[in-house]
Amino acid sequence: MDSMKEDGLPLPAPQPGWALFLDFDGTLTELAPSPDAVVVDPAMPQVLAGLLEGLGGAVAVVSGRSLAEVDRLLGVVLPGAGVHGLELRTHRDAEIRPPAEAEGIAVIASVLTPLVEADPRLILETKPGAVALHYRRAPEREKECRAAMKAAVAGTTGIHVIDGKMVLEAKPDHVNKGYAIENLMQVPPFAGRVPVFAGDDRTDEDGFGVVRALKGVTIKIGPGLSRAEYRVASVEAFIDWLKEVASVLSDTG
Ligand SMILES: O=P(O)(O)OC[C@H]1O[C@H](O[C@H]2O[C@H](CO)[C@@H](O)[C@H](O)[C@H]2O)[C@H](O)[C@@H](O)[C@@H]1O
Repeated sequence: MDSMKEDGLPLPAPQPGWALFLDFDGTLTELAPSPDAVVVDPAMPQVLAGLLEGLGGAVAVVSGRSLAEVDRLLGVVLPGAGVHGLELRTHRDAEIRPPAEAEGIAVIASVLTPLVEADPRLILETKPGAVALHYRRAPEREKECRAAMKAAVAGTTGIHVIDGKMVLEAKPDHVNKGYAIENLMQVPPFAGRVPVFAGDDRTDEDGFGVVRALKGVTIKIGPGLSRAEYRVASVEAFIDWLKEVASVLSDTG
C-alpha cells in the first residue's frame, strides 16, 4: 500500500498516451452548500471536447453522483462511472450499465427520511443503488447523522457506509472508484494507455491505489492526506491545467 502524504509533486507535462479519469465534485466544480447548487465553469464543455480530441476519446468521469446527474451538470456526455462505480458507461454513446438491485438501499432511505424531514438543512440524496445523507448545512449534527446512518445500515447485508465531504453514503460493498477505473481500462479507447486520475476526496483513494498499481499518474486536488503522487491546490488551478493540457495536445496532435 502506498503511503499517505499531505503534499505532492507539481502537475506533470501532458502526454498524448494518457487516459484521463476525472472526479466531478471538488475536481471539476467547486463544492457548494447542496448537490444542486454546484456551478460548472461555462468553458468546461469546450475544454472536455479539446481533451477528448487530444486523447483519442480517452476521457472519462468517475463520480459518486449518478451519470445522469453528471451529464446534466456537465452538459457533455463522457464515458465513465457513476455512483462510485455502480454505473458504468464504457463509450460516450453506450447505454449506462444499470446497477444490480441493491437490496436494502430503499430500506435505509426510508429509515433516514424522518431525520431529514425534521431538519430541512439535512439532505437525503437517493441515487441508483445508493443513498447519501448530507450534513454540510448542519455540521453540528454530524454525530447524530453518523449514528442514524449506522443504525439504518445495521441489519442490511452487502452495504457499507463511506465518508465523503460532509456526506455519509450507503453503497454496495463490491464497487469503488478503483474497480470502475480497472473496468474502463480494459476497453478501447482506454486500454493500453497510461491512466491519469484526479480527485479530491477520501472516496477517490481507491482510484489512486489502482492507478498507482498501473504505473499511472495520480493527482490530488486540495489539502488532506492522500496516496496521490501529484498535488494541486485548488479546483481553479486544476481547471487551468486541464485547459493547458487540451491546448498542448491540440498543438502536438
Ligand atoms: O465523486 P464525486 O464526483 O466527487 O462525488 C462525491 C459526492 O459529491 C456530491 O456531494 C459533495 O458535493 C456537494 C456539492 O458541492 C456538497 O454539497 C457535498 O457536501 C459534497 O459531499 C454529491 O452530492 C454526492 O452524491 C457524491 O457522492
